[in-house]
Amino acid sequence: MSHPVIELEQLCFGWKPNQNLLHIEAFSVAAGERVFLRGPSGSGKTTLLNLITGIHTPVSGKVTLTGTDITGRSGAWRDRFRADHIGLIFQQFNLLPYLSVLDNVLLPCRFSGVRRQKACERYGSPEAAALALLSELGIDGLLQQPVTDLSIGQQQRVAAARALIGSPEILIADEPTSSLDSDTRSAFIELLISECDQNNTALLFVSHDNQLASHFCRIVALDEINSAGQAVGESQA
Ligand SMILES: Nc1ncnc2c1ncn2[C@@H]1O[C@H](COP(=O)(O)OP(=O)(O)OP(=O)(O)O)[C@@H](O)[C@H]1O
Repeated sequence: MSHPVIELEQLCFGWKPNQNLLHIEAFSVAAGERVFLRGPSGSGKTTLLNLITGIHTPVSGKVTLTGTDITGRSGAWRDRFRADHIGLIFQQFNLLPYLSVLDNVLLPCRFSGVRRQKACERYGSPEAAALALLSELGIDGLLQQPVTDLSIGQQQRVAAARALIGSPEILIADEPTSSLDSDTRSAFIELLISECDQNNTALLFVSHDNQLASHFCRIVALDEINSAGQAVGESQA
């Protein structure tokens, strides 16, 4: 079994005092593993991803990424760590509209020396890495286009290239296929998985769409690992 790149221990989080939304005793994702995380709307999937990436801090418990405990570190430290080790793809892609396709993809290499170095080691330069990724994703003809001129499917592939550049150990995708039709959706997931396999990147993928689950090594229902909801239910019963 590969070493874990995401480890949660006794993780508790709530938006209000004494009301836990999440209580996860233990959860881990191994290097290169592909995990599909599902759960009903409002169950806490995005909140959990934000705890894993250090955007939120837990009330208690521990988050360890690539062997480093990120709990208790400053916001600036967590921002730096995230930029170095995690690729993120959001539901709305979060591309910068005033930048070209190429400049959007290069952003992680501007923020992270680690990502820039890895891109250089593998491809010679960040620009060559961006070009190679965009070519594999089938959109290398659009390099200088403003992202606002792209279709939804093209924007999503730009977001994927941006998340993958500089080979982060962890890729987190939050409902990245919700604006796509079913053919484009499957093609996109296959591309994403192929890119992750080449780099041994762990993929934690959140979706409502159970049809996508067959692409993944492991399917996790949030309710199975989260005991906070059960505790609330028991106390209310
Ligand atoms: N910033 C916030 N302040 C207070 N409550 C919040 C905040 N963000 C989310 N919540 C609440 O936390 C709960 C979980 O929200 P979250 O977005 O994590 O769920 P989700 O499973 O990702 O939902 P969806 O599948 O609809 O995206 C919801 O009840 C939501 O209203």
